[in-house]
Amino acid sequence: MESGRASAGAMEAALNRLQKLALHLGSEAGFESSPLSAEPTAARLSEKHSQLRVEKLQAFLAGSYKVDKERIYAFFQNHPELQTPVEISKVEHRELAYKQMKALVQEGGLKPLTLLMTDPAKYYNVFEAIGTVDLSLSIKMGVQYSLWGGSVVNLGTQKHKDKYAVAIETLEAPGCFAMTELHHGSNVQGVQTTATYDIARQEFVINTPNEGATKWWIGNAACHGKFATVFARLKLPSAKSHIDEDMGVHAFIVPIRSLEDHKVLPGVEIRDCGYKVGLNGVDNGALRFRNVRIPRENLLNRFGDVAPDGTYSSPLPSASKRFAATLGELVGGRVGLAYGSVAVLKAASTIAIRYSSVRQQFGPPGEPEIAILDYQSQQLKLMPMLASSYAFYFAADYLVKRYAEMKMTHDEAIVADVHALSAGLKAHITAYTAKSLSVCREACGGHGYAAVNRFGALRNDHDIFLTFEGDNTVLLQQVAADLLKQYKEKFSGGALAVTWLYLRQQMATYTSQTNPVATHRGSAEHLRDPTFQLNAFRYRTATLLHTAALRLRKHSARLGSFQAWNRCLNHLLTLAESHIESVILAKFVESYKRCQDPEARSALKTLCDLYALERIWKNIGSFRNEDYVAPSKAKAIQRQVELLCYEVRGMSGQLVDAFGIPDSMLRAPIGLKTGQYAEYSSMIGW
Ligand SMILES: Cc1cc2nc3c(=O)[nH]c(=O)nc-3n(C[C@H](O)[C@H](O)[C@H](O)COP(=O)(O)OP(=O)(O)OC[C@H]3O[C@@H](n4cnc5c(N)ncnc54)[C@H](O)[C@@H]3O)c2cc1C
Repeated sequence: MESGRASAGAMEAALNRLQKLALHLGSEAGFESSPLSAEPTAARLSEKHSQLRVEKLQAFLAGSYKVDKERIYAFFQNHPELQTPVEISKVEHRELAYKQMKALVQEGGLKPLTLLMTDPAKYYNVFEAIGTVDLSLSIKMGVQYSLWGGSVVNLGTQKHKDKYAVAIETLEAPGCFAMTELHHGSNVQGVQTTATYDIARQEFVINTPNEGATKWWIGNAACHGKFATVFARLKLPSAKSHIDEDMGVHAFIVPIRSLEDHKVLPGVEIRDCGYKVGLNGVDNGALRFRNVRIPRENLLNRFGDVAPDGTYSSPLPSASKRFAATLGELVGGRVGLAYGSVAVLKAASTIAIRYSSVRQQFGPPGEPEIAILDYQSQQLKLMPMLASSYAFYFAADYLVKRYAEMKMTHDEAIVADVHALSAGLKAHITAYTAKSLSVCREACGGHGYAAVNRFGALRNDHDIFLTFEGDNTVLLQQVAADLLKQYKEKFSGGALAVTWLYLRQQMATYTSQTNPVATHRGSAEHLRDPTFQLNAFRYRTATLLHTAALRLRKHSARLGSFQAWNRCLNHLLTLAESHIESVILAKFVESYKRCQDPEARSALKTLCDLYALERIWKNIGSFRNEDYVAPSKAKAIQRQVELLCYEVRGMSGQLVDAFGIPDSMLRAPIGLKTGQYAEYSSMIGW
């Protein structure tokens, strides 16, 4: 009894405190009672963005690359024979992709390799436009220019540029990037192909020592490639032993087909990797080498060289540093995939949103049917996706600019930043886009399933973005490892990479952030304040980082570092995602603040609020577990997400128009600006 009375008293006191807190919060937000009672009316919301002008927003998004993209669109509009049809065989698709690439370069005057070397931001924008034509085309071109071309210019030295750059640009020298093997994909250091130096003839001898060392999935290999950058273990004769010394993985230029008659060269065997789930315009092949001799000059020798007498030299002190530098130079492909994935997301959300605002099903009794986009469920599927498209676009744009800066300066801190940022953004964006493609298909009902409406092809073609240029799960671990390294080494006052700076401040204050007033505040003003949003994202990351470090230390003592890492893997992946979301939000906030046009800025701010609050809502469990958000605040966040979806729905037409994808490129009849049903019917001959 006694204890019952005591707990009743405690309950009453707690209720009193809560009442006081509610009054405080209400008056702070200017409300009489609950924060939710200030719900804006439908009329107020639709009025709010009525002045939004598509061209202003589009100009802000496209920046200085609008003209470059429009040139690509115009080229394909003028060449309808080069558009990829809906139904096409593997053989025809491969030939068409090659023809499209040749036409762009030889007729359209595009110079992708020059752009990659001199103006990477423009290169990625041009490739975004090319991806809207056909993802097979952009990947085929990515293999030729980012991978084959990029490996030659970034891992080679001037003599390689002089010899190959022009031929790569003009497609006289189509080539491959042969890193992956049958037995080794993510673990590049495990590749088995060998390049043994023969001092007498000053040549490297390339061999596939076993079946598992077969180069696999190599783009451009099955049909069109004449050269390959082959990643192989460099073997040098040893003075001390009769066994060659293994100097680790290096890159070599290996001719695979004759320049004259395109026949496969002696010692090289090529097979077709066959029909794939998507991207069938790209000719992926498998390669084996039997005593293929190449001149000493064919070693791409920027980070390690072999003198005629077999002496090894390198500007870098260790094999691990050389390996890191080599892979570091290859991040360009990853940057391109992050950027290209945003483009796919923009196209898919454009189709789904346009169709959803035209499609009508059901309505109030006796009244006209309503657009499916007016259903709250449809808004909750598509509006956060639209907000994410914008969020990712600004983050990927930042990444591209950082990458360009890295290429200009070769600054070590920027190199490290771009490496982790590209890994994180590539993994996060491609995973989100892959899921969204299925959501879009479903949101468009049965008509979303018609191949002509493109979700199927986009989904199949994009799916592998999760795996190539680094498997997403592996990449996120690199982000987590980098965060932990910075946590360990530099929190005591050393310099942090600029993208990481927020963490030091957050780590210092994160334990003091759960004060009872802040955790209960639920007014729209507070929830839509970027300071609250950024603090919440960063608090989560800082907490995850701190606890990951503690757990790793605890488990390492008993299990060793490899097993301890595995024990904490899920935690580490969540940490990496959380950090990347913090970076994305910060870039979104910076971007809308930069926008000069007031209506466009206000629309972007609304999208950013939706992006932030929806992500907090999706992770509400972790905020509740830490008592960062009280139950009443969690409810207010959920309600705010619904309201923001409603608000964004009102301007969603303008928001997708601002992506500036012409109907002739989007092609899906249900995603056209006007006349969707008529165009759709005409596709089946009516
Ligand atoms: C269409 C296509 C085109 C390609 N083009 C090229 C090309 O032109 N040149 C080229 O060299 N390669 C190319 N690749 C190969 C591609 O880069 C590899 O597929 C990729 O690196 C992943 O390697 P993997 O397939 O061996 O997967 P694996 O490394 O075997 O991964 C399989 C699974 O294991 C998991 N896993 C692996 N390691 C870990 C770990 N440490 N922790 C947790 N989970 C882990 C992964 O998350 C994944 O789910 C291409 C592949 C495809 C399908």
